[in-house]
Amino acid sequence: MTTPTPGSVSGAESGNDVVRVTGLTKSFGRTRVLEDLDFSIEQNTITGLLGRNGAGKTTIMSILSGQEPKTRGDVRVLGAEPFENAAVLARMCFVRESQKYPEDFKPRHVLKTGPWFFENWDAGLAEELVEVFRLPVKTPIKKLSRGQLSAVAIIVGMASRAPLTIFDEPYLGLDATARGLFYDYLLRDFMEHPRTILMSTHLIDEVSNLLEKVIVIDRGRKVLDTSVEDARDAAFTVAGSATAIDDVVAGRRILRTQSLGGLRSVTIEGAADAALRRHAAERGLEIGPVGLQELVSAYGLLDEAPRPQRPAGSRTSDFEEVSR
Ligand SMILES: Nc1ncnc2c1ncn2[C@@H]1O[C@H](COP(=O)(O)OP(=O)(O)OP(=O)(O)O)[C@@H](O)[C@H]1O
Repeated sequence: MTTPTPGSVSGAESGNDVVRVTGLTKSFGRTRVLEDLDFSIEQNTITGLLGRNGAGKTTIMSILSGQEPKTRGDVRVLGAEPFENAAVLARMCFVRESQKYPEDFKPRHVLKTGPWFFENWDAGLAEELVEVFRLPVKTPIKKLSRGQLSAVAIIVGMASRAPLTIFDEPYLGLDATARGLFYDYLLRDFMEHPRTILMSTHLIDEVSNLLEKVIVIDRGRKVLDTSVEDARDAAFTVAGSATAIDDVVAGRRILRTQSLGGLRSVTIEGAADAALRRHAAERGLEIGPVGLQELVSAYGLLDEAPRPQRPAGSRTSDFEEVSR
């Protein structure tokens, strides 16, 4: 997608970074959940924060939004340390479906209080989204369905027009139609009112057209940090006979191997250069691209605990994982 020219958002870090994190480490008691993370997020971009369950995404977002203190490292958000920093927090919006609201609050109360917290609040957009998501604004929040709670969070996140908006898996409980509407509205509104958006998601294929950059976390460590465009060159697949593959990809880092009978498909880190392509063609192998979802999944699977072994002599007719 095209990156809008930086415009209405002010106060970013020098060099156009709205978020800059260096050596971020976080422990809960004796458990280390983030390990020496470095990353930055450029102004007026949409970045995906990806990774498997428990990777550390929510923890990162909580630290960026000042809700959780870091253990070590340097965290700069909109130019300053976010923890207990009212000036920074006033310029960001962190939304998640599990947001707590006062007892007996209804969506209409949330919409009414929006402008108290967000100076760029757009009441017209909020009303439009209420219609789009068919949100019952007079029903107590504690009685809303999970999808309706997500809709409340999405409406707040979008109508806030905050210079930094963080969405933590904003779609939980939303049906496919509602998710599609969310992505469409987000993209349209972002093009009209550029701002910096960070979104964690497991539905990577669904949002890949929206994202410009992805940061992939695995067990608290950064495993990939790339523009979506460059991600196309981050890995490729080679498929064909197992012996030919072993020969052609020797010395390359294999992210993932799948086998079916004598056939094999491997995901290789890096780009397929001309020599490898030639060698693969000579050996009758097929080279293919790796989608973003597949790429993240390949990284997430590294060093995964071994799957249960099949009993000796059993058929291996399914497409199954083998060695890494
Ligand atoms: N308050 C806490 N006390 C102890 N451990 C915690 C706490 N909060 C998070 N953790 C642990 O930190 C790790 C990272 O959790 P986090 O919620 O950041 O992961 P996540 O990537 O957002 O996962 P998911 O995709 O499932 O939402 C997990 O192992 C989790 O159990």
